[in-house]
Amino acid sequence: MLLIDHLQLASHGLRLAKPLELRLPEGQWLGLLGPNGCGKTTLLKTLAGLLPASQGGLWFADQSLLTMTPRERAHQLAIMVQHNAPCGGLTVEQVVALGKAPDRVLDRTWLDQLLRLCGLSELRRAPLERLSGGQVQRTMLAQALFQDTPVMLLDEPANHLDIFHLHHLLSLLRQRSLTVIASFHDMNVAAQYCDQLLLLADGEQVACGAPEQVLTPAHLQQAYGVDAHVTTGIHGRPQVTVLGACDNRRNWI
Ligand SMILES: Nc1ncnc2c1ncn2[C@@H]1O[C@H](COP(=O)(O)OP(=O)(O)OP(=O)(O)O)[C@@H](O)[C@H]1O
Repeated sequence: MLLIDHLQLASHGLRLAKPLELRLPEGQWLGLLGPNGCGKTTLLKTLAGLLPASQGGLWFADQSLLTMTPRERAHQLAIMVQHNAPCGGLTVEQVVALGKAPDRVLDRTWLDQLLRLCGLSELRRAPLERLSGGQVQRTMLAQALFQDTPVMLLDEPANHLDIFHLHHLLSLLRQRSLTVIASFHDMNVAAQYCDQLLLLADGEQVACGAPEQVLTPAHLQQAYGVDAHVTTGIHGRPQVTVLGACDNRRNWI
């Protein structure tokens, strides 16, 4: 069980109206949804211990992740953040290998396997600076997977990916029985892959629970200021069609 225990954000002036409390059974996925700037990345970085929390904790299999040393935490939890830093000429395989915890031996077989699974074998000696957005995204995902942890935090894993790589990589992650918290902008992708969704807006939890409980027209209007039609897709998950942006529904319009 992964337990987010009365967690309150402390960075970037963000504060949740109510501290976050949530239980995610091992192997399940939680999708974070919400408009730009609502705090999805800040929450993920807080859960990863990269930003401070003002209160609360994160527990996995009865261990407190936020109070363990960074080295201990690196065995339990990996985070993939949006990549925007130059890599000083490092190649794809060197960047992926950086995911190895410092006290573990480099596993070349696992590295080769991951490069193949992420469609990066032919690019392994290419400098990261020469890759497309989607190729960089696959490299960063492979780096997080290389850490080989039971918990993964993914900031917009779907970014830049074409539909083949998107579904191939998300299915690959699902097959590995990982416990995942990931942010998404595409609600339909989130609904397809996640067991639970948390919808944030204006410092509030608009809704949290199973995708069909969260993705309702009323919640989407409140959070995003859009008119939406929700049906059940062929996979049995909610399917959202956004009809358009509403007037006057958000305070910045
Ligand atoms: N390094 C930073 N310094 C100061 N403020 C920041 C920083 N990073 C983010 N913020 C602010 O914190 C708020 C939440 O940002 P965050 O990146 O967590 O949102 P998000 O939900 O991930 O947004 P998006 O959907 O656009 O990626 C925003 O108002 C943003 O301006």
